Amino acid sequence: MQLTLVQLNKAADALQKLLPLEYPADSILRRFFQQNPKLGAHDRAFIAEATFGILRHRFFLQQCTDSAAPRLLLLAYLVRFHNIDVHELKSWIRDSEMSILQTITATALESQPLNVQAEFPLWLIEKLRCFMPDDAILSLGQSLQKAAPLDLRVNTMLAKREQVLETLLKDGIHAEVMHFSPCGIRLHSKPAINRHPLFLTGKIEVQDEGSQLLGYLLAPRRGEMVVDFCAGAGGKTLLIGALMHSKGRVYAFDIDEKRLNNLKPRLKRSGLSNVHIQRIANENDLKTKRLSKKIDRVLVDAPCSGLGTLRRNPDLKWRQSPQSIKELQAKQSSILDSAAGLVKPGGRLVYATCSFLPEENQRVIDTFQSINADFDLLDSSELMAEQKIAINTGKFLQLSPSIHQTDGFFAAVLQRKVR
Ligand SMILES: C[S@@+](CC[C@H](N)C(=O)[O-])C[C@H]1O[C@@H](n2cnc3c(N)ncnc32)[C@H](O)[C@@H]1O
Repeated sequence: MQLTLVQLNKAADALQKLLPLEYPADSILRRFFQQNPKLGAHDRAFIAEATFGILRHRFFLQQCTDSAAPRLLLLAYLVRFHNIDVHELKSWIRDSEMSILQTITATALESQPLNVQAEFPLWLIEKLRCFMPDDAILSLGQSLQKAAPLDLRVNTMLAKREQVLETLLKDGIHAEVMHFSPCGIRLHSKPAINRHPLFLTGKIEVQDEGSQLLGYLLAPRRGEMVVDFCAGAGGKTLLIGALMHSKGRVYAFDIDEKRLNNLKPRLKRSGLSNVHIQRIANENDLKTKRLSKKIDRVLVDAPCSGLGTLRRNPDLKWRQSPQSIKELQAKQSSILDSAAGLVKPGGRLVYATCSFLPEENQRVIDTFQSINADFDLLDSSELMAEQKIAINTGKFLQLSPSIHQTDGFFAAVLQRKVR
């Protein structure tokens, strides 16, 4: 499709608003579209693709243009990553811009320093170098520069995966069953799936494959009492409820009313009747204490840096810092401690993040184990094998977009001892 001057100017405006990155990029973009209601679907798609593409390649673009100016970054992105011929832009750009753009296609990525090639800030490279060789950092960084695929979870309460796949294919939506998740389907394109009848009738939900696997690690059974301690908008709550065949009870806790409200319409569509939504003030809320040692399975999908989701949220690189990671770690430990108090003897506790940093993962588990002798660490790979999912990442589940083509989830499984 031919690029228009309106698209170019509007994308530069959007980028100007976005780049201070004081707020999440997707919410700034949503606001920009609300303020520019005359933009058509193609214009919006172009602006979203270009602005997120720039965030994915920002270090490289800044290095090559020696500039942080939104317009120049946009032009450089279009020429280098969007297959736009520099001559196509000729009548809209200045001579000085033209000469910069002419060099950009010739710049070899391999000649750049590691942080530019991997598209990671220096503080993150420093942290990763403590436990990863440079080639692994590079392949992780490069896998996170790609846009994530559109992953679906089939609501097995309402439909079978084969039927859903057949319907999608019949409707011309190219899709395949997932490699690991038994209820997952991966699409090869990004149709407006939230308008599809399968979505509107609750038969499918959008959910990354890695996120789906956490439900299988928790492995809740029919009739059990389960707590999803940080339920948010309920991506995992709904899977948990379906795995329990809507029998027993799932408590969906969160401190964020808005997120829990977003769970409500999804819950309605899902056909589940075993989910109980409860806003809590904080992890020590007395409402949680009445469930002390009564719960069979507890999931802590902890608030985290989200660095494992950079494919979807590339802005997080600039919205996180060594200081925020430190603060998150303290919060994660505190939530895990409180959530553990709900687990009954023999019960299971799954701690998860979508981060690949040991500070948010193994360190939190080490601290927990050093003060909770009452829990054993189970082997995630064995538990996955019990679910007939062949994924072996050792004791901890550690998913990586470069290896598993999922978001970068981490999970540890603990079990309270039976005395
Ligand atoms: C990673 S998100 C959860 C995503 C959700 N489980 C899903 O699958 O869609 C982390 C959640 O933790 C919540 N949270 C933050 N602090 C909390 C606390 N002290 N107790 C419970 N939830 C908390 C946040 O509001 C956020 O919704």
